[in-house]
Amino acid sequence: MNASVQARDESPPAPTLHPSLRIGIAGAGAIGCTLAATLAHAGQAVHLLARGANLQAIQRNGIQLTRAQDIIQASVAASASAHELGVQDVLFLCTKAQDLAGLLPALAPMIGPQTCVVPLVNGVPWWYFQGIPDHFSGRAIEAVDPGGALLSALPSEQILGAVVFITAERLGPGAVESRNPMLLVLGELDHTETPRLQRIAAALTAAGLPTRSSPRIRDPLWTKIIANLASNPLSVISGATLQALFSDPRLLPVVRKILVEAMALSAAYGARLEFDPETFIAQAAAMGPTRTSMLQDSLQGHPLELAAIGDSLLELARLRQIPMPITQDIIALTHFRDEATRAANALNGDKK
Ligand SMILES: NC(=O)C1=CN([C@@H]2O[C@H](COP(=O)(O)OP(=O)(O)OC[C@H]3O[C@@H](n4cnc5c(N)ncnc54)[C@H](OP(=O)(O)O)[C@@H]3O)[C@@H](O)[C@H]2O)C=CC1
Ligand SMILES: CC(C)(CO)C(=O)C(=O)O
Repeated sequence: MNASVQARDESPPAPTLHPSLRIGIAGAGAIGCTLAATLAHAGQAVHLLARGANLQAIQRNGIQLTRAQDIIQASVAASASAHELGVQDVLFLCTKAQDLAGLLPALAPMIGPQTCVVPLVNGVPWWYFQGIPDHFSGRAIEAVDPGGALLSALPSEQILGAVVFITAERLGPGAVESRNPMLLVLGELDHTETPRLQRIAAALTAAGLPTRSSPRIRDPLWTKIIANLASNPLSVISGATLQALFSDPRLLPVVRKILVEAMALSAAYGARLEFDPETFIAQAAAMGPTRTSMLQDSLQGHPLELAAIGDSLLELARLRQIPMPITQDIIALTHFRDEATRAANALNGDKK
């Protein structure tokens, strides 16, 4: 379906991309809707798996995406039925990490033998030890994939690694906001350059979603993991925005200590980081009063991605015997804060 554009959208439509590429998106939250609206606005057919009131709003009015420069309204084919949406060439997984195990089996009708599955999910991915020679090759990461259920659900050759440099927030059913510049980095799990990688990166870039291919996807992945680890859990404990986390004299020293520990961990896993902590801190502070996705979840009483952006890193640290004392304390405090928030919410719910 084509995108319709509201009066406030003054940007020229992006060039139409590979019309033959069937793109599916599973999960119609902040990232899923931002992606769907951006691609649909460029004329790309998008097949979106959504549910509940959100699905009804999207079917009725499409998706409203507020960007820095304009607001676009895009129609997309949306359904709660993976059968109805059918087999896709590329399927983006856009849920929280802890929802993947519940979601993946239900997506079987959208995944054929040639479908390329691209998880747009923060944290240590369940596929981390697949595709490369490593002491821990083939191993499941218990924190994000208990019992290796995700590893068994999908051949790792069908997965394309991804790192999401996008900020997005849900405004309501069918409405999202994404004001910062977007970047997606994609890469094969075995670090090879493949035609499918080039084709998908080119297609997304043509649709106004700048996408790079990486010959070593774990390098940008570590950059993002370090950014998340330094900001997300502490944002929940403190309630701070990115600007405050990376500039307030009471928070920034803690952030710096987490950065040092996380960089040591990434080095133990052979990451070649293009990561200068001071530049990173300045850039993060410049992102302004943006709430991390984990703080958004906490404020809304939703489960936190602490397994993917906390426990999994402590698991990797244990495997290579890397000490992370400050990180361990911050993760423990965040778990405590999360449990306390949930208990208070439950009590308030009971009182109403
Ligand atoms: N938001 C951001 O700024 C950024 C987010 N990320 C990462 O991207 C990933 C997605 O985050 P985000 O978009 O913010 O998350 P959201 O919570 O906004 O969206 C997740 C969506 O998945 C849906 N969902 C979950 N399980 C199912 C299911 N079984 N069937 C159908 N739909 C399902 C949810 O539905 P429902 O609404 O009904 O619960 C929700 O719409 C996360 O890993 C996050 O950390 C990365 C960079 C930035
Ligand atoms: C914006 C950023 C980088 C903060 O860590 C993020 O990925 C998130 O909010 O989850």
